[in-house]
Amino acid sequence: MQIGIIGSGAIGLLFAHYLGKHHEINVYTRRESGAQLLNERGMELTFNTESLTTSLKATAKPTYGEEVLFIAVKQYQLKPIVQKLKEMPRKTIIFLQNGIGHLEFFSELSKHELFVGIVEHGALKIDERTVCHTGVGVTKLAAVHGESYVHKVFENEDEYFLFKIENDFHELLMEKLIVNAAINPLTALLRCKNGALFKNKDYQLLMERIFKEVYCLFPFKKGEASLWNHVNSICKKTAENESSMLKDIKEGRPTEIDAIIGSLLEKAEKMKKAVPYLTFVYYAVKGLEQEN
Ligand SMILES: NC(=O)C1=CN([C@@H]2O[C@H](COP(=O)(O)OP(=O)(O)OC[C@H]3O[C@@H](n4cnc5c(N)ncnc54)[C@H](OP(=O)(O)O)[C@@H]3O)[C@@H](O)[C@H]2O)C=CC1
Ligand SMILES: CC(C)(CO)C(=O)C(=O)O
Repeated sequence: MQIGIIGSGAIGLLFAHYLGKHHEINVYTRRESGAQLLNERGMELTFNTESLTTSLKATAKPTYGEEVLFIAVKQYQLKPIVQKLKEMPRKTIIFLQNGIGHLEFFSELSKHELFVGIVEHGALKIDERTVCHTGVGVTKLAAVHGESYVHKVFENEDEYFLFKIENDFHELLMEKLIVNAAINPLTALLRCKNGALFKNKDYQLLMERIFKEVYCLFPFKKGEASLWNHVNSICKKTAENESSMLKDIKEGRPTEIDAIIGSLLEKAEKMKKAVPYLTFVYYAVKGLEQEN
C-alpha cells in the first residue's frame, strides 16, 4: 500500500525504513534539498553494527496523496500540515507526537480517520539521510475515530518494529504525557541522562513531585503507585538516553515544552490547582530556549 510519511527526522526515517520493507513509501521533507538527497541516495538506518540502505521517494511538495499518512514532525510544526489536510479527501492520518498539543486539531480533521501513536523506540538522527535505531520498543496505536486502513499497515510487520493496538487513545496519550512531563524538562534543566533521575536521590525527589502534580490533574485509570513504577521503569530502560528535550536544548532548537508542560499548566489553571514544580520547569525551559 502507498504510505506517506510527513517529516524526515529521526522518527520519520525510522518509519520509512521499516514500513518501506512491505509498502511504497513517499517521504515529505521540509526542504527541496532534503528530498533530492533522499531520492538520489536513499536513506540509511544503523542498527547494532549493521548499516542498511533503503531507496525511497521523497518530495518537498505537500501533496499528501497517499491513503495513509504518518505525521512525524514536532508538535510546533503541525499547524501548516493540518491546514492542508483539512482540504483533502478522507484518509487515514496517524499522529506520532509526544505531548497533547495535537488534540486541539482533531475537531478540524473530523472527516478523516484519525489515530494517535506512541513511539517507544529510540531513534537518533545522524544526518539528513541517516537514522540510528538506538532502542527497540513498540509503537502503540489507538483510534480517535475510524479503523479501516490501519491494520493493513501491519501486514508482514518486522520483529524489530512491532505495532500494538490500544483501545483508549486518551489514556494512551496521558500515560506518555506523564512520562515525558516527569523526565524531559528535568533532564533538559539538569543536563543529565534519563537514568540519573532514578540514580540520584535528589533528582528522584524532584521527579516524584512533578509526577504527583500531573497525577492530580487527570483521572488516570492506573493507580498512582503503578504509574510511578511505569515512569521509573522508562527511566531505567532509557537510562543511557538523552531525552528529546535535552537534545533540543543542546542543539539550539525549540522544545516541545508547550505541548507537554504548557498544556498541563492550562489544565491546572482551569481546575484552580497550584502546580509549583510544573510552573518552575515550564518557565525554566522557556528561559533556556531564549538563551539558545
Ligand atoms: N526521536 C525519538 O526517539 C522520539 C520522538 N517522538 C516524537 O516524534 C515526533 C518527531 O520527533 P523527531 O523525529 O525526533 O523530530 P525531528 O525534529 O528529528 O524531525 C522532524 C522533521 O520534520 C520536518 N518537518 C517539519 N515541518 C515539516 C513539514 N511541514 N513538512 C515536512 N517535514 C517537516 C523537520 O524539518 P526541519 O529539520 O527543517 O525542521 C524535521 O526533519 C516528536 O513529537 C517527538 O516528540 C516520540 C518518541 C521517540
Ligand atoms: C521516553 C523518553 C523520555 C525517552 O527519552 C522520550 O520520549 C523523550 O525523550 O522524548
